[in-house]
Amino acid sequence: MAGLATLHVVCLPKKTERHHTYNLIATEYSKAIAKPKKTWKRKVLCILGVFFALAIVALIITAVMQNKPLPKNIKYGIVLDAGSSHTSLYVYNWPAEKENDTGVVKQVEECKVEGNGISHYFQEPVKAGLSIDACVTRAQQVIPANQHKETPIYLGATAGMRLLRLNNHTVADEVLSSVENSLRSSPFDFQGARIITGQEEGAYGWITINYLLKNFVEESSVLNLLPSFRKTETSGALDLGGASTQITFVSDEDIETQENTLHFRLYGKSYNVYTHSYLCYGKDQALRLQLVKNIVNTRNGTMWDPCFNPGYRRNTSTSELYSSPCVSQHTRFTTTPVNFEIKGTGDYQLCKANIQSIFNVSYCPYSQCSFNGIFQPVLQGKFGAFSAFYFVMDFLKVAHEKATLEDVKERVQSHCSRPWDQVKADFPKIKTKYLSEYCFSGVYILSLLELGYGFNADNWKEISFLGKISGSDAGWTLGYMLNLTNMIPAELPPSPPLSHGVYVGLMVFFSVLLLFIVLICWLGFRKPRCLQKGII
Ligand SMILES: Nc1nc2c(ncn2[C@@H]2O[C@H](COP(=O)(O)OP(=O)(O)OP(=O)(O)O)[C@@H](O)[C@H]2O)c(=O)[nH]1
Ligand SMILES: [Ca+2]
Repeated sequence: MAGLATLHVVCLPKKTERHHTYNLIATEYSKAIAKPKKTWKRKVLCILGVFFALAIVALIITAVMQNKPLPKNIKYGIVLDAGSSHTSLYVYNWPAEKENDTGVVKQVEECKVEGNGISHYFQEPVKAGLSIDACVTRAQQVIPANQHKETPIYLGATAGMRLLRLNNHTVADEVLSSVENSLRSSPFDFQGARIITGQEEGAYGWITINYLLKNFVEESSVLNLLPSFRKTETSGALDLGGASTQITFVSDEDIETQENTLHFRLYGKSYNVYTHSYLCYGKDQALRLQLVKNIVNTRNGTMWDPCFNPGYRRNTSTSELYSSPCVSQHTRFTTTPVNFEIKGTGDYQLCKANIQSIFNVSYCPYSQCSFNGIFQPVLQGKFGAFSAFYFVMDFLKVAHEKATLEDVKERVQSHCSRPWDQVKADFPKIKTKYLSEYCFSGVYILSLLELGYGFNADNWKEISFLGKISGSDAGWTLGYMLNLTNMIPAELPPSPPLSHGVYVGLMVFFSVLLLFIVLICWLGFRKPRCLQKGII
């Protein structure tokens, strides 16, 4: 509007026009007589212009308002990860209308259950159920009360319960019943409490990270409409738990073993995935295996262990070490319980030698193996390493992309050699269990990745150590829920060709362009008349 007013002033004002008309010849005089009619026309034109501009502004506002996403109808889901070392409850939410899109489900809460994992309650199974109650109550506070009834709640138990089931099937069932009773008495929609297989654990971890990294569906771009341009690189998943570890990745090679093969069809694309879960190769069970190997270094009630910082000491016993089915009968040195004290020496090379002795790489019944006679195709693509892989690398400050394999080795070695008192003084807030095990864990992770899986200095850079991805923890739980709620479609759901943002952007752009053209035309129409009057 300001522009239009200025335009009117630049052209000759009415009074000046009239003053000039007295000096005109007859024909000019007759033109001057007709002037009021033309002024009226200009006014009409002006008003029409204003209306046109207003109409375009209204069009833009309507486009923005009409296509604004509808108010979100939020849905919730709960998964309890009953791991060997501890249980965590995760609350997820997502907008109902976007259920089948990728990357829309987010973690909104993690509640860590106090104490140990549920398998530790083998002597008092009832307490397993009680242990999770506080976190279930927490979930009730996070999720609006009117949605409790329709919110599914799942519990998946992993390697700790697999080991307990191996030791005593009945007791494992009792522990599961106990947590089931607890979940059934919650206001949520109980959907099951079960021990998931190692294969599922690997598969759901792989789904979780690729879903969160949005690797299943490409961001829409013109090129992606052409099938040959749709690049769908997924990331392999490396999960290091307390009692088992999983490796899962897409392989173009022939997977020689049925039990390691997964076929997925997700968002219109097929995936041939290799997975293996190594029971007893989680970091707590691997430490136990290392300690058993090291029993030969026990003298006068003291076991000198190279995988703990110098000056570290803790009491344990053979009965404690042998209590796991991971320690096979023939590796037990004594049947009579013996108490002894572990004393750290912090010797990286000796620790590495001890740890490497728990990987059998001399036997392989297939074309190629990782260790312990397990088939593994050649490593392929990028990898996301989470759980203890992340906790340990993050503590050692080598979780970032620039750290090379050599850097990591140096860092682990230097950490192992540090006196325990210094380590404790530097990190007074870290739990003693975690802090005391970083030396062992660092050496174990290097051995597992290098000697076990076959990573080397070249492909080390393909590994990213992941804690959270876009606010959600990397782990198997999200993939488990997505699968059980059918939130990952086999085929790509139909979607509008333009996103809301692009649509609004185009509307605004073309409306402004139209407004601009109208203005130019109007100016063009006015200009000669103004110039003509200026000459007179
Ligand atoms: N440093 C550190 N270690 C942790 C932390 N949380 C768990 N751990 C340890 O890391 C290892 C793996 O932990 P999780 O991934 O929770 O293992 P889990 O799920 O209980 O075990 P699985 O049943 O084998 O999967 C265990 O030895 C834990 O004691 C943490 O916040 N910091
Ligand atoms: Ca786990």
